[in-house]
Amino acid sequence: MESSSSTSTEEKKKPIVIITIGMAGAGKSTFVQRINSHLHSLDPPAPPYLLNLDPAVTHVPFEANIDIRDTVNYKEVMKQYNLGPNGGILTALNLFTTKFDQVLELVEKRSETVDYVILDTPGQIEIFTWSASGAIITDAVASSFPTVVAYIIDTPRTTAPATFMSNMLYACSILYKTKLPFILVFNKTDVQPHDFAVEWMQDFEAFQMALASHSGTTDADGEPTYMNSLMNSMSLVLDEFYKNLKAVGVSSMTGAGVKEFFEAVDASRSEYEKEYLPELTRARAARDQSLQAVKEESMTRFMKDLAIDQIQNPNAALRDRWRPEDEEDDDDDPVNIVDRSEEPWPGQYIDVTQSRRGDSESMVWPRPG
Ligand SMILES: Nc1nc2c(ncn2[C@@H]2O[C@H](COP(=O)(O)OP(=O)(O)OP(=O)(O)O)[C@@H](O)[C@H]2O)c(=O)[nH]1
Repeated sequence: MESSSSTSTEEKKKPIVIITIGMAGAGKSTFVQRINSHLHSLDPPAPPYLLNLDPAVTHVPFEANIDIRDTVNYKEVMKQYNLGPNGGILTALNLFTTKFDQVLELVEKRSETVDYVILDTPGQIEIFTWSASGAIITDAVASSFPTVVAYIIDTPRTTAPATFMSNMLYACSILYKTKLPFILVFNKTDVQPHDFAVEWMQDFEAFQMALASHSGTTDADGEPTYMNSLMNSMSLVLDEFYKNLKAVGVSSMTGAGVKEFFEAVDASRSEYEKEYLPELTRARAARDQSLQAVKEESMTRFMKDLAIDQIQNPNAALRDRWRPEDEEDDDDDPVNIVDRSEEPWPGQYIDVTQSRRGDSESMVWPRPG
């Protein structure tokens, strides 16, 4: 693995961003802490840059450089917007995302000294994977840095073929949504080794046999149930999906498999450069082109309307002059995202943080409209 000091003479590679995603309780935070301590234990140590994006977590087992909880108090958000817990978490993430450019700037500032940037996402997986803010954050980091998704799976709870299939379908949907290099991390292998999963992924007949022998897959007449038939067909579809994936078994408890995980991460860098980046460049060029076409069309229409207007109403047209002094300064109030590891610390909090820390002042975030 490459450390920051080994590249002093050549140009330093950009850090690689690891986005950890997984069902509640799969072990995301414990995993992040495990890979964090692995990087600290290297010789020389290569401490990563850590971001906690879960506003509702009560305890984070690692010292995050940027913590969403310093910027948004999700309980206050629930009160102010009259929301339940999930709505509160989602809105907190949305508010934080409006300032994500500041987060990227802080990460950019560290890109000379760190090799890995790690994002821990909210416990409720869909809040990140199926929200606009999750997509914005993912796109923003992936367009600035090599990025890989680490999908954490609770291995002991995935041994039933139906649960395994559901988990794989979910992973598949995230892969096709983000199109980023993707690593399946079978966590908790100290409790349940992940060999069964590897076998099912490599040999769909083995999966079908497991499915057939699992209780509840045949009806009273011994015929396969609807669920069984559905999963049988799905396993054929997923076969293609497995080819695009790397899978590693890890125990965040003991540290087993962490080295293999980083090998998979490092291999993902070239995948990102060869596949994701050209696609991103192509999509950007296409978008710029269509935006330019729309702009040109609007401008032509506007100029035509203006010409007609000037002919119909020459006196008003003479008075209609732009005066820069009438322009209002509509810059948003800055919200300073805090990097906990930067000096001086503490003391750079924004108001919302002060209210989180027990101040009775209420937090006022802009509302739409
Ligand atoms: N035995 C074992 N337990 C683990 C492992 N990784 C995590 N756990 C346990 O699994 C539970 C959930 O771990 P978390 O790290 O809180 O999981 P999470 O995915 O961050 O959970 P959310 O906060 O809901 O997002 C905790 O009790 C951990 O101690 C592991 O590798 N082996």
